[in-house]
Amino acid sequence: MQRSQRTIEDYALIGDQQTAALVSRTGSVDWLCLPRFDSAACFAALLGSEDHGHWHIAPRHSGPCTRRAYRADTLVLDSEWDTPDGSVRLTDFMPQRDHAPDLVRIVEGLRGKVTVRGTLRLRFDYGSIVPWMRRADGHRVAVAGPDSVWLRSHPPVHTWGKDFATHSEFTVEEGEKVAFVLTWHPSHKPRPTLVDPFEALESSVATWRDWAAECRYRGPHRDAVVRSLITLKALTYAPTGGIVAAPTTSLPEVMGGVRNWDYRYSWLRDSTLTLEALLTAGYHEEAEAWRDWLLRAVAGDPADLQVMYGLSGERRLPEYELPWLPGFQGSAPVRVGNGAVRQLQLDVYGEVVDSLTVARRAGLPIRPHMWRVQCALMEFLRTVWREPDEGLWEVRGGRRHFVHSKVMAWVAADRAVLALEENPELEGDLEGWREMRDAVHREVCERGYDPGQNTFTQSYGSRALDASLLLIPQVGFLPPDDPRVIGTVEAVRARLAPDGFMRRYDTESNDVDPLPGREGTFLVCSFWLADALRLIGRGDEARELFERLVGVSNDVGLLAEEYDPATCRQLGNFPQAFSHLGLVGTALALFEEDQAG
Ligand SMILES: OC[C@H]1O[C@H](O[C@H]2O[C@H](CO)[C@@H](O)[C@H](O)[C@H]2O)[C@H](O)[C@@H](O)[C@@H]1O
Repeated sequence: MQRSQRTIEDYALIGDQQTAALVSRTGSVDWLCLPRFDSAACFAALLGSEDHGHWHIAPRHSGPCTRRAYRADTLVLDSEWDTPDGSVRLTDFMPQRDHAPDLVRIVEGLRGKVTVRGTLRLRFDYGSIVPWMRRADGHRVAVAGPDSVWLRSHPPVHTWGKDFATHSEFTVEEGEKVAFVLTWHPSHKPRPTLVDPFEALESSVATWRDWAAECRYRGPHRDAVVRSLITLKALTYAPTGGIVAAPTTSLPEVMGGVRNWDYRYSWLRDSTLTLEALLTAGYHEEAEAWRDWLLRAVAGDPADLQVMYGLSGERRLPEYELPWLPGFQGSAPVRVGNGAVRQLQLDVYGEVVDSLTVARRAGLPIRPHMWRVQCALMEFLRTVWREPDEGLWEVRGGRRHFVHSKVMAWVAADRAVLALEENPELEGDLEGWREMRDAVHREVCERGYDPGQNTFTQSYGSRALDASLLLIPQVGFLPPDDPRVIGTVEAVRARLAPDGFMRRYDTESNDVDPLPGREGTFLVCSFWLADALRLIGRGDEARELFERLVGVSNDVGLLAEEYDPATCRQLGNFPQAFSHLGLVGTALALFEEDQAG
């Protein structure tokens, strides 16, 4: 397949909950950051060419695989090729990490005798550094600065170096297996401990299946729900509980455009919503780990609360460009870091206080300082909620009074009041928070609602609309049968989802977003539309939309951030937690309600 013809949905995800790789339909690992999600990539062909690093294994002269699938309820990927000489399977996975990250690729003959080729082109630091390769202890070792990567095979396969790449060619007959293991290691340390690839496969399959079996959802589309949950789990950085918004940077929101951002960080917004999705599906351990991550990350002066952090709670995520990478389908610039880290986004306070409330109600163990953190956040929010902010879409066109931000400030006050009412042992400024809650509500209804259009608006005084307004009934700001809610759902749907898929806002006639080019439809917003339709009593339409959205997933059930209905292509970072948590939340709300009668 020509690189220029690649699509985002050509990729499948594998990972070890500390980092992740993207494997193409042609058998090429085109993205891998080592040792963490947010480390520099040693395979960056995703955002450039093979010269930026990749690892290809496939039958000689073959193109895309004939079929591929995850082994049921796992993150182990099987790609199979039928060739004139026979059939072969390639199994890709990253074992649960012990000491060092491993990427395992097992080639298995299924029928006939097939010649398979491998090309390993390591390029450290996002495709810019060609390592030195040498042989040691029967393995190939690549070293450049702090990084070293070891390649070995079982049984040993002859490899040779050419054009700054390591090549191999071998045949497999029915029942024969050849395993390759790539292990990253700090270059100053002695040789890493080596895993047995076949044992690692068995244990990875068993571990994922045990985990998936804990999902309490048994309704329709269970496979899609479980795939989404596995994806959310794979995006969780196990050592700290931090959750990345996506494992990639700079997959474009518009093909060939500049809307390319780095998502390998933990957003409070995306993560709190992930926590709620995991809790709803019965996963308390992950939710607890993230809640504890949150309490560590936000420790300190609430005025310094950030909208996103590094995986261990790091605060500095400076944004810069990688000019040597041409970008996916020429979508430049490629960015690392994220400038939105310095923005004021008021919604985050509501999401955090709400998620702590949900966690408490779900029975997660209470931490002694949890309530103190909430009180501090509330005191700070009381001083800033009247300020304009950048909003949940992190717009770069200046601050305004976004209605969604104010609604979420109301959520923070509402949940804080509820906590005091429900838990007499807690201490807080009940009257003050009640006053704030009522003041925000009054102001939003006066300044954020346009009676002429019978809809809430994107920001105070604007006529523009925004998909985030669909959350108004979901968070309880107004009841679903309020005529203003019904008017808003209808107006937002008519204006921003003419083809059924939701845009976040109008990128063309709206100066809120100064970036050039339109973007695709935003998948989590389309799930919000389904939720809103369900809430206002249009369950059939909600179910129909849900089915369409599930149909947008690629062949292995993965969703990017956005979708272009005109070209039927996924867009943006991939796979994205936001989209998958939307799928889980909507499925559970839609179908569990059905089952309950
Ligand atoms: O559209 C401009 C902004 O796009 C990104 O933000 C989006 O992704 C975040 C992570 O999933 C999500 O929390 C946010 O709501 C989305 O708008 C990007 O990270 C920003 O830097 C950029 O300004």
